[in-house]
Amino acid sequence: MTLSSAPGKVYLFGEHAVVYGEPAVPCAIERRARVGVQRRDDGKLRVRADDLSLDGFTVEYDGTTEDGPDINVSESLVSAAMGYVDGAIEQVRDVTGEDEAGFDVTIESDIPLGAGLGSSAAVVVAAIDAATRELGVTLEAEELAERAYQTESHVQDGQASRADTFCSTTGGAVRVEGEDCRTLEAPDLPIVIGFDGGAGDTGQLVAGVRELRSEYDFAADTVEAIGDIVRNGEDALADGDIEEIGRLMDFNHGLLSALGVSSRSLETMVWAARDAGAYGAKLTGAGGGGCIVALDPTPETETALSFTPGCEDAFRAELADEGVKRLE
Ligand SMILES: Nc1ncnc2c1ncn2[C@@H]1O[C@H](COP(=O)(O)OP(=O)(O)OP(=O)(O)O)[C@@H](O)[C@H]1O
Ligand SMILES: C[C@@](O)(CCO)CC(=O)[O-]
Ligand SMILES: [Mg+2]
Repeated sequence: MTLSSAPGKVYLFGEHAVVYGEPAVPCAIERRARVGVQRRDDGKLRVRADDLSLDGFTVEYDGTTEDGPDINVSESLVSAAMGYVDGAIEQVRDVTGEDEAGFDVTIESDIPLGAGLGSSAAVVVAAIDAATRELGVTLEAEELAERAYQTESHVQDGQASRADTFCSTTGGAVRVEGEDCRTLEAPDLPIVIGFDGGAGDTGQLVAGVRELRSEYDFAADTVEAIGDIVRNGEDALADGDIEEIGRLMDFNHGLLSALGVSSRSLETMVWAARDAGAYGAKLTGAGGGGCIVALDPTPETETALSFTPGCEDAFRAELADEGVKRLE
């Protein structure tokens, strides 16, 4: 068995706009997906993902046939899980040249699904890394990130950025603009996360912004304005100016809200954090529901969020310096 883990992330600035070539700054956090992979001789792919439903489920199918998995759990659950894992294994077969390789894949994750903390990227990065190593191939970070990006892009109908997958591969704070991906020096940030227990559909939310952007010039301008916020945010990060970082996060949230990717519970949590004295607060990731990220070195924001109706969980997150980890 070969085991790899990869971290989730929060966006300080720039989600959605990054899909259209603006820069973005995500930061990896110490919440991980762990993927264990064992080669199978029969060419089949068997996936066990306990976090996908209360009871967990197992799918087994012959990846070489058109029939897909033969099991009786809801189809949306299966297609959601299989889209990423299947895509990751396709990349593994392609990069190793082992077209017929089969695997038992086991996924465990501390990252809530579809909540803006990059669970999909973490699962894909860890899966590609573990499965290639299981076949005796260790990918360089650059190749791993690129293969993971190809997988996400495929599932998101070609509308994805390299931000989540690069960040999950390398860890730390990163800056992504189109194909240009680099690591940033970042101060130690007092990150607090609020989670409403819900999720948003990344593909659908990205498609919504795309439509607005083509319908209204001012929506296209809004996307560009997010890019300006990110460029200012990079200076604030370099200066370690946390007040300015917070102010820019607030502004970024307002523009994401204008683009229609916020929700009532995300707004409620953002305002609870601001009222509690956070430097700034915004939704993170695709939105629609899920998580907000706030900056507050005091316990006030976490406490306020834990008493906020609609907030199911509030917790602090440490920056993850390490991206993919090769565990076994
Ligand atoms: N523990 C897991 N086991 C299996 N599949 C998972 C797991 N976690 C995430 N996934 C896959 O990732 C999908 C969620 O990805 P999606 O991009 O919608 O949200 P996210 O990555 O959590 O948030 P965002 O992209 O906004 O940061 C799930 O539907 C599932 O297919
Ligand atoms: C919404 C988005 O910008 C981030 C999702 O975590 C989509 C992407 O970058 O692929
Ligand atoms: Mg995702």
